[in-house]
Amino acid sequence: MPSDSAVALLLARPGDVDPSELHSPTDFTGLLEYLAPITQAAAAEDQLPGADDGRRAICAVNWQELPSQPDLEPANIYGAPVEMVKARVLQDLEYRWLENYPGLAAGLTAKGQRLVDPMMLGSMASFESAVAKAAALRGSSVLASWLPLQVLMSVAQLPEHFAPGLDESGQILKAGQIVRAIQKRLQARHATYNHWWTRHLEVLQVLEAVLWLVPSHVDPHSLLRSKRLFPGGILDSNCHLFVSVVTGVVEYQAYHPAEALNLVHAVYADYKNAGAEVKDAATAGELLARLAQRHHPQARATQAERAKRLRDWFRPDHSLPFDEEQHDAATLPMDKPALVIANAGAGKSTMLAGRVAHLMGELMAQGQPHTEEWFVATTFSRAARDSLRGKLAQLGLYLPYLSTLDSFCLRLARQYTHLLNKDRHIQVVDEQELRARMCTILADIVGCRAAQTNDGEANIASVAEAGVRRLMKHAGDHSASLAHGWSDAELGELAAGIAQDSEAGGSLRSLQLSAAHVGYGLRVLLAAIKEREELAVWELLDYALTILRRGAAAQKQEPRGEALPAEDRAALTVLESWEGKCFLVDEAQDMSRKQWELVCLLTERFQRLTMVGDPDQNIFGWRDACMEIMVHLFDEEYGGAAHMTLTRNYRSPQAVLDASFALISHNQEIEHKQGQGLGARKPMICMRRPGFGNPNPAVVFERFRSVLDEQRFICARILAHKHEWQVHCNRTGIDEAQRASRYKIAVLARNNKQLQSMAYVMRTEYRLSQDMAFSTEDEHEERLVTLSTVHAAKGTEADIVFLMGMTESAWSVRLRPDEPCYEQCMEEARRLAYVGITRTKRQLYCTYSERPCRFWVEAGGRR
Ligand SMILES: Nc1ncnc2c1ncn2[C@@H]1O[C@H](COP(=O)(O)OP(=O)(O)OP(=O)(O)O)[C@@H](O)[C@H]1O
Repeated sequence: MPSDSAVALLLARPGDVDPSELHSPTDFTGLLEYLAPITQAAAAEDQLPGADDGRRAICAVNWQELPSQPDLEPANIYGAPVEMVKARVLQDLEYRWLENYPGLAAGLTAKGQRLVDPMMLGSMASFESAVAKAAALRGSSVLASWLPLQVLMSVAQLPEHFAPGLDESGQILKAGQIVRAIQKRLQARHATYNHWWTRHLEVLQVLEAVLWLVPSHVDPHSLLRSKRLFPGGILDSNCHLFVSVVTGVVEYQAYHPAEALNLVHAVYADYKNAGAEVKDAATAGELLARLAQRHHPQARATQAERAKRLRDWFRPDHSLPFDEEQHDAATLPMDKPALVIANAGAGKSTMLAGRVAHLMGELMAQGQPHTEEWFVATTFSRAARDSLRGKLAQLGLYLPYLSTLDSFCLRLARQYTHLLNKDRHIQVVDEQELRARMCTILADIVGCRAAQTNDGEANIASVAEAGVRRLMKHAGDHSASLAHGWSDAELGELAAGIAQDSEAGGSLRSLQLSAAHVGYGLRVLLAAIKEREELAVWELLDYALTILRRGAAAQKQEPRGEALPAEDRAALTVLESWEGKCFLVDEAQDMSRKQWELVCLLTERFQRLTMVGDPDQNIFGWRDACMEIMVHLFDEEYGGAAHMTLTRNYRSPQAVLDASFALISHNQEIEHKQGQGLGARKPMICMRRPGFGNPNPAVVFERFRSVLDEQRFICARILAHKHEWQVHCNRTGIDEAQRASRYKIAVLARNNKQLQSMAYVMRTEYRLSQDMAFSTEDEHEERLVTLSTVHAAKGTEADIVFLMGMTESAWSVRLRPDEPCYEQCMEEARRLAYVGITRTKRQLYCTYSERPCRFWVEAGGRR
C-alpha cells in the first residue's frame, strides 16, 4: 500500500503539475490529471488528510525512503528526487489500492485506458492475481487486450536456453502450449516489468521471441508492417487479436513471409467473420491454426523443397539477386573463414544474406533439422540488424540468432545465469534507454514547463546524449564493471567535461544548469540502475567475455564434467552450445578488441566465421572500434582465410558516389593501411538502375542565412517529394499499404539537438507529425520521413537524404591541430560525413547555415 499522505497528496494537488506534461501511459502528471475530478469530489467531502503544501508533503513522506542525497534540497520537488518519488508512487499503485478507491477505478476505465499501466500488473504478487484483478476491472478493454501480450512478453525474458519450441520429451510445442508454459513460469517467477516494455520495439521483441520458440520462417516485421491488417496500430485493442494471429501463423509454420502475410489476411477476415469470442491466446491460436490449414494447405514446404528453393538461388541460370563477386563470397565453404571488404552500398549485407541462404541450402540438403539455428549473425546497431533481417526475409529466411552484438552478449549472460541460478533474470539498460532516462532526470531538474519548449527539449536531449556517451566511453576505457562502482569524483569529472564541451556545454548554460547538476543527474541514473538490479549496457561485453574465457579454460582442463566447479561447468556449457555455429559479423570495422576476443573464443575451434566491413565507415572510435582487426588480427588468428572485395555499387547514383569519393579521399590513414593489406580504395562502379523520379541533379548543395530558413527549405522539399511519390503511386497503382515501405526520406544530422529542432518545425509549421518518426522510435511503423543522427543511420538507406546542419560548429573536431589525436578525430568525423552521404539512393541534399564545415567543401559544396 502507498503511504496515506502520498496518496493524499496525489489526490490533493493535481494543479501542481502542468497536465500537458502527459507523455506516456505511466506519466506521473497524467495520473494527477486523471485524478483531478476524484480529488475534487474527495476534497469536497473533506476526506483527505491535510497536505497544505503538497510539495513539502511529498518530500516529507518519501524523503526517508530515498537514498541520501546530501546536495539536494528536500523542498525542491522538481529536483531529481522527483524521479524516485514518481517511481515509488507508481510502484505503490497496486490494484489492491485501486479497489479501495472504486471511483478511481471507474475513472480510469471511463477516461480511456492510458493509465492502465502494465507496471501495475508488474507489481502484482502473481500473474494469476493480476488476471483476477484485471477481470475485476472489466470494461477496460486495453487491460484485457494487454493480457496476452503480458504473457507473451515473458517469453522475451525466458532463459535463452529454454529449448526452442520443444517440450521436455522433445515434442514440438503448439502455440497454445507455449503460452501455457509461459504462464506457468510466470506464476513461479513473479515477473516484474518496467514500463518501457509497452514501447513498440518491445512488442517486436516479444513476437520475435515467440517466433524463435517455434521453428518457423515468418518474418514478424512484415506482419507488423501490414497496416491493412490492423489499421489502428498494434497497441490498441487489436493487439490482442494481432498476437493471436501471429501465434496462429507461427503454429501453422507458413514458409515464406509473403505467403504468411497473405495467409494472415485471409485468416483474419475469416476470423472476424466467425465472430469468434477469443478468450485467450491459446484458443485463438488453435482456431487460427485450423483456419490457416483450410486456407492454405500447401504452404508448409518440406525440408527438401526448401533446400531446393535455396540452392536454386545459386544456379547459374537463375536470375540472381547477387553479382559474381557476391556469389563467390557467399558460396565459400562453411569452414573457410572469410573477410569481405567493400565500400558503402556494395552489397555486403546482401552478400551475407546470400551466404546464409547458400549454407542453409547445403545443410538442408544434408538433412539437418532446424538449420536456422546454425547461424549467429551480429550487427552493431539495431538499424543494421533490421536491414539485414529485411534482406534475409527477401530470401524467405528468418534467423533466430540475428541480433546486435550487445544482445548476443546478453543472450550468453542469461544463459549462464540461468544455468547457475534459475531465478535471476538479467535486465539490461541500453543506450537508448539510458538517454531517455537521463532526459527525464534532467527535465525534472529543469522543471516541466521549461523542458517542454522546443529549445528546452533540444537542450536536454543534447546534454543527455553527451552524458550517456561519456559514461559509455568512460566505462569502456576503465572496464568499469558495475554501475555501482563509480565515485563521485569520476562523475564530477565527466560532468565537468560535458560543461566544457561547446555544444552540450552551451545547452547546459541555456538550461541554466551547472556541471554539478549533470553530475547529480548521472549519479541518479546510475543509482536507479543499481536499485533496480539492472545491468548497464557497457557491462554486458565484460560479463559475456568472462563467461567465455572461463568456458575456454574449463575446456582445456582435465578431468571435465562433474569434477568442475559449477561456474566452470556452466561457462563450458555456454561456450559449447555456440561452438560449431556459423558466425556472420556485419560492419566488422566497428569491432573493438574485446568484441574480437569474444568472436575468436566462439569460432576458434571450427573457424566458421565470415566478416564484412568497410574501413571507411569506421565511426565508433569512441567505443574502441579497432581497425587493426581487419588489417592484421584477422589473418593472425585465421591463417589461410579468404579475402574478397566487392567493387560495384548498387545503391547510389554516380554523382553521389563522386561526392563521397571526393570526400573520403582526404583521409590518409586508411590509404596507409591499404598498403598493409586492406586493398586499395578505388571509385566504385555505379550499377544503380534509374527508377522513379530519377532527380537531376542527384546532389544538391544549399546554404541558408538562418537555421530556420534551412529547416523550412527541407520541409518544403519533403512536401514536394511526398507529392511526387503520391502522384507516381496513383499513376502506377501502388496501393496504400506499400507506399510507406517503398519510398523513404531521411533527415540526417550530426546530433540530436539539430534533429529536435528540425522536428519542431516539421510538426508545428508543416504539420508533418504523421509522416515523421525518429529512428529511435516507432520502429514498427513505416513512416515517410525518418529523423536520425548519422551514427544511427549506419546500415540503412533512403531514397532522399537530407544531410542537414553541415556547419563548422556541429561537425568540427574540438581539438587543436597540434594535439595528438587531432588527425585521427578529423578522419573519423570525415568518415561519419561519408556514411551520411552514402545512405542516398536517389537524391542527396547537403545543407547548412552560418559557417560550413570542411566536409561540405570537400564533398563538392562551394564556400
Ligand atoms: N547484386 C545486386 N543487385 C541489385 N541490387 C543489389 C545487389 N546487391 C545489393 N543490392 C542493393 O544495393 C543496396 C546496398 O546493398 P547493401 O545494403 O547490402 O550494401 P552494404 O555494402 O551492406 O551497404 P552499407 O555498408 O552502406 O550498409 C541495397 O538496396 C541492395 O538491395
